[in-house]
Amino acid sequence: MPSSPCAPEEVRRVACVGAGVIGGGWVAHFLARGYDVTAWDPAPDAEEKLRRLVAAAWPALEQIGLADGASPDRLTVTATLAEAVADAQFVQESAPEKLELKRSLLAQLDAAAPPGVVIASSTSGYPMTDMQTEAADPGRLVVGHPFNPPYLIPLVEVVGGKRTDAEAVEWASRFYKVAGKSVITMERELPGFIANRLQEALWREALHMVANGEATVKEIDDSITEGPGLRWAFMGPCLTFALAGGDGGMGHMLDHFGPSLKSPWTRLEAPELDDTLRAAMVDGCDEAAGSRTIAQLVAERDQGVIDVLRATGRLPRQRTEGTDGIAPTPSTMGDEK
Ligand SMILES: NC(=O)C1=CN([C@@H]2O[C@H](COP(=O)(O)OP(=O)(O)OC[C@H]3O[C@@H](n4cnc5c(N)ncnc54)[C@H](O)[C@@H]3O)[C@@H](O)[C@H]2O)C=CC1
Ligand SMILES: C[N+](C)(C)CC(=O)CC(=O)[O-]
Repeated sequence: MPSSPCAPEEVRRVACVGAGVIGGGWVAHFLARGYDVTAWDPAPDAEEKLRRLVAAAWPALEQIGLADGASPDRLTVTATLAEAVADAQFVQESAPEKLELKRSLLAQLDAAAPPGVVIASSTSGYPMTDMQTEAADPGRLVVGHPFNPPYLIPLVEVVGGKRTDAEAVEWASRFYKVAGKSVITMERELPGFIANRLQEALWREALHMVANGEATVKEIDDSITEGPGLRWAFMGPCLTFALAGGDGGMGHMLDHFGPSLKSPWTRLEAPELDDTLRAAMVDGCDEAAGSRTIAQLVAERDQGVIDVLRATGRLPRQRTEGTDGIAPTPSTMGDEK
């Protein structure tokens, strides 16, 4: 891969190819962060739908704060794929999740985009190794997996394939951070990446329960929104469970509840909870907690739950002094541009 024509901080023009739910969400995100955006999608009504999506997203984006000069007017919808990427400094592909389509589209994008420009796929789970097979320069192809909607959910999972250059992965990770995203850069490919692998486990169980008449869709949704979902918005499943061990943290939690992993709660196979896994979990939680004590984490979790309850309208919202407006939600998104 020739080196990228510009540094991540210098990018001004982004191309989004495929402009449905996710491509359109990316367009809204990049526009709100002050980029010029070109978009291409083969559907005959794509432009109208895309502009509608951006208009619908804009009030939320105004609420969380627009970059200087950000405007929906900086979107150009092109008639061809080649025009969309001709002057792009970064390309985000968000076409349907079909392996053959991704392979051929990524090869077309590689042929049309300026040399060295990094091209990212929004794929929900295909390893880049399987998608980069037809491209002349596979070194610049990375996965940049977003979450719906990409203009509000900060996370992007970045990972290369076997033939991706490490420099492209690094460049993309830096670019997404500059563009206001929260990035996990994975060192190795994993089907479903990290978050979808976790979501899939939950999803599979939900489907098992519905299929067997064991729980309704509402019960499943309520079980998350009224339960663990409130904690997960600000504290991940590992640290949350460390608190289930009281002062003993993750170590006690595993000793106490570890055996129930073997009981038939799930249809998935449980991992062998050996000493190595135990130590990795305890160490990982200690590292995530940093200098915070269990008591401090408990206080942080509780405050977080209250804030989420406020944010989701289940508690009255706080009013800012001197206005009758709602206090703006602080953005978790980076501000490095
Ligand atoms: N929907 C979701 O929640 C998420 C989806 N993704 C990924 O994003 C990608 C897009 O998914 P969605 O936006 O949900 O699908 P979608 O069906 O909403 O949009 C796909 C768009 O691609 C267009 N398209 C069809 N053929 C094309 C081609 N050859 N070249 C370019 N565009 C083409 C379609 O006209 C459509 O507008 C997939 O890879 C999916 O796995 C990633 C994260 C979340
Ligand atoms: C449903 N999905 C697998 C396409 C979801 C994702 O990939 C990420 C998300 O938005 O949760």
